[in-house]
This record gives sequence, structure tokens and C-alpha cells, in this order.
Amino acid sequence: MGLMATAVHFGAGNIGRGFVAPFLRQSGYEVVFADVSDELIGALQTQPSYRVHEVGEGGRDLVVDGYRAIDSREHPELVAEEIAKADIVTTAVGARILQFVAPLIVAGLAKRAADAAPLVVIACENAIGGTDLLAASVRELGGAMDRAIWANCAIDRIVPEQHGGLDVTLEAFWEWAVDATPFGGATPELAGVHWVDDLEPYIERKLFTVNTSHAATAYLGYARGIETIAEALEVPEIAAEVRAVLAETSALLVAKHGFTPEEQSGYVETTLTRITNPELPDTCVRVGRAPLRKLGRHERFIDPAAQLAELGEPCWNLLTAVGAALRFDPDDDPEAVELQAELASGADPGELASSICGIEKGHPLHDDLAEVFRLRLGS
Ligand SMILES: NC(=O)c1ccc[n+]([C@@H]2O[C@H](COP(=O)([O-])OP(=O)(O)OC[C@H]3O[C@@H](n4cnc5c(N)ncnc54)[C@H](O)[C@@H]3O)[C@@H](O)[C@H]2O)c1
Ligand SMILES: O=P(O)(O)OC[C@@H](O)[C@@H](O)[C@H](O)[C@H](O)CO
Repeated sequence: MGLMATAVHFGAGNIGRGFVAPFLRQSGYEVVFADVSDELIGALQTQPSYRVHEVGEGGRDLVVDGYRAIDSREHPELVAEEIAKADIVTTAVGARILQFVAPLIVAGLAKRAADAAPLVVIACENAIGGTDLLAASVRELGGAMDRAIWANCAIDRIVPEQHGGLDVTLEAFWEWAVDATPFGGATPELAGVHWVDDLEPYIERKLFTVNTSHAATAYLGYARGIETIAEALEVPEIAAEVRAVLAETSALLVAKHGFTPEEQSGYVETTLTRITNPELPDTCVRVGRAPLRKLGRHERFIDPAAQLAELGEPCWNLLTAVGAALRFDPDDDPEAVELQAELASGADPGELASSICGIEKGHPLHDDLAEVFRLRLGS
């Protein structure tokens, strides 16, 4: 470590500024933000601090300072130089963006002194194996993999859309579970982190409870022209449908990971309270964003549905939520536009189940999923 430990953080958006950066600062790191938004980078370069306002029980107001910022589109070479000297790299850019961050990490690792301590890399995305995805892209580009330690994580904190400026309002609740196993017993000091030896139960419980119910509410609400998640869950039919979806994923989580039914039901109730927090209005459009990613094979609907189908268990309510997702069409969401174009392309329902959701013919979910696409195309 140099005089002051340095963290390079990709993505100065809501989770980056509101969650990751404050914990990195608390852990004693200087934070170097890298982002492609010139507006955000300009603001971070001119404003020496911003505020984080936590809403809910135990919520505090923090001031975040001690950062620098680099426009990674304009100055990738400067980001690589920072990575060469850094102790840790984190990301919060979106799982599908990790492939574009990878070349900068490759360049940074190449410039790293041979005797430098390995760089710690943690991708803080909503994805199973987010850091593995980043590592795969770095490996594909010939990156010096042995100069870094790659750790997956599960990150949970609701940060709704913000309305200009750098300040962030978010919920007081958070959970950040990071895989300890790549560190061989020598995990770094990282405030806010819960180090775990088996990450799968944490990431699956989080993604298949919080994100599945969140997304189901968003798509069912959007289909009825409702703006916020809290308003959507006030509609009795939507609330009942979301609870039915949660009953399916809860059955899987209890059977697979050994959570007791009481534990899981407590987790479900906490989740429903969190996503309807009246002090933190969140929109169906934000929560439903990037529907093609959300309909992916290892994501919040299809992964649990596929696992349930493989066990011969029902997943009709997850499929109902998928049906609602297929109607998500905000003009300013590029993935929603792409989704609607794919649905209009003339491909048959079975092909769409495989091209959009990664479920091939012969999989026990395939025919029911194809039926969901058929119903959408027929309407
Ligand atoms: N907001 C939440 O409640 C929440 C909670 C947990 C996890 N997450 C996850 O965190 C990640 C970020 O979500 P968010 O809500 O902060 O989104 P966001 O849109 O607010 O922030 C993403 C940031 O990444 C930047 N970016 C895009 N491409 C980039 C690139 N190539 N290099 C560097 N920066 C780039 C964008 O300009 C933006 O500032 C996502 O994976 C999301 O699923 C979000
Ligand atoms: O970030 P996404 O697009 O994967 O999902 C939208 C929301 O469900 C998500 O951001 C939650 O607010 C968050 O995952 C809570 O921890």
C-alpha cells in the first residue's frame, strides 16, 4: 500500500456514490471515480464533497469527500495508471457494461509493478457471479489475471432515481456480502462488508426475493399505467400476484439453501416493507429498466423458474411476471425498445424463449415459457 490506499471505482451513479464510495472512504481509501458521464465527472471534479441522506430507521446524514474523478471515455490511460497503483477496484456500472470496463483493467494490470500486492477486484452489480463476468472479459483480452484477486459479492440497498446534483438519498438498510474464499484467510479491511465462505445462498436469496419481487411489481404496475412501486403494491391483485411469485422463489430458497420457512418469510416481509417505503419513492420505470438483462438465463425470473421446473415444482406466477415484462416499453429504455423490436421480428415463440431467456428446447421450462411468448405475440 502507498501512503494512502487508493480505490478506483467505476460508475459514479446511484450505488457508486451512495453505497460503495462511502464505505471505501470509511475504510480509509482515497476514491478515484471513473465514469463516462462528463456531467457527473465534471461535478465531482469541481465539488469537493457531497451528502448522502439515509432514510428510515437508524438513518444518518454523511458527507463524502476525499475523492478524485476521471472521465474514462476521454482518458482511459489515466484510469489505467490509477489502477496500476491502486489497492482495490470496484464497479457499479451494470452487469452488461463490465465488458467495457475490462480493457482498462487489462491496461492497469499490465502497468502494475511485478512486486505490487495483488489488486482486489469486486464488481458490485446485481448479478450472480458479477466479478466472474468481469474476470472472464479481462482473461479474454489477455489480462494478467494473477495480479488480482477476484471476489464476487451480493449488494443490497435501494437507491431510487436521484434528481440532479451529486447528493444521494437512499434507504438506511444495507447488506454487502463478499466471498472471502479468494483471499485465503487474509481479507482486506472493508467497512460494511460481511465476509462469507459460501456466497450462493446470499446472492440467490437477494436476487430471487428482493429483485424478483421488485421487478414483478414494476412490470405488473407498468402494464397498468402505475408510476411508483408503492402505488402498484396498493392494488390488491398486484400485491397478491407478487406474493404468489415470492411463494415460488421462497419454496426454492428454503429447499435449496436450508433457510427455515420462518427466516425466509421474515426476509420476504422486510423486503415488501423496504420496497414500499413511502419516504423513498421508486418508479416502475427505474426498477423495470433493462428488461432484456432481467429476462436473461441467470437472472431474477428465469433462473429460479428454471430451477423450479427442473425440480418439477410450479413456477406459473414467475411466468406471469415474465408475461408482464414482455409488455414493458418505455421509449427511453434502449433494452425495452430492443425487446419490443425482437417481439415484432416474426421469430416464433420457442425461438424467443431461447434467444431472449436462454431456455433451449428440451428444457423442462421451455414449452411453458414459449407459451408466455405466444400469448404476448397473439395479443
Ligand atoms: N440502485 C439500486 O438500488 C441498486 C442496488 C443494488 C445494486 N445495484 C446495481 O448497481 C449497479 C449500478 O446501478 P445504479 O443504480 O447505481 O445505476 P446508475 O445508472 O445510477 O449508475 C451507473 C453509472 O455507470 C456509469 N457508466 C456506464 N458505462 C460506464 C463505463 N463504461 N465506464 C464507467 N462508468 C460507466 C453511468 O454513467 C452511471 O453513472 C447495477 O448493476 C445495479 O443493478 C443498484
Ligand atoms: O438494478 P437493477 O436494474 O438490476 O434492478 C432494479 C432494482 O430492483 C434494484 O436496483 C434494487 O433497488 C436493488 O437491487 C436493491 O438492492
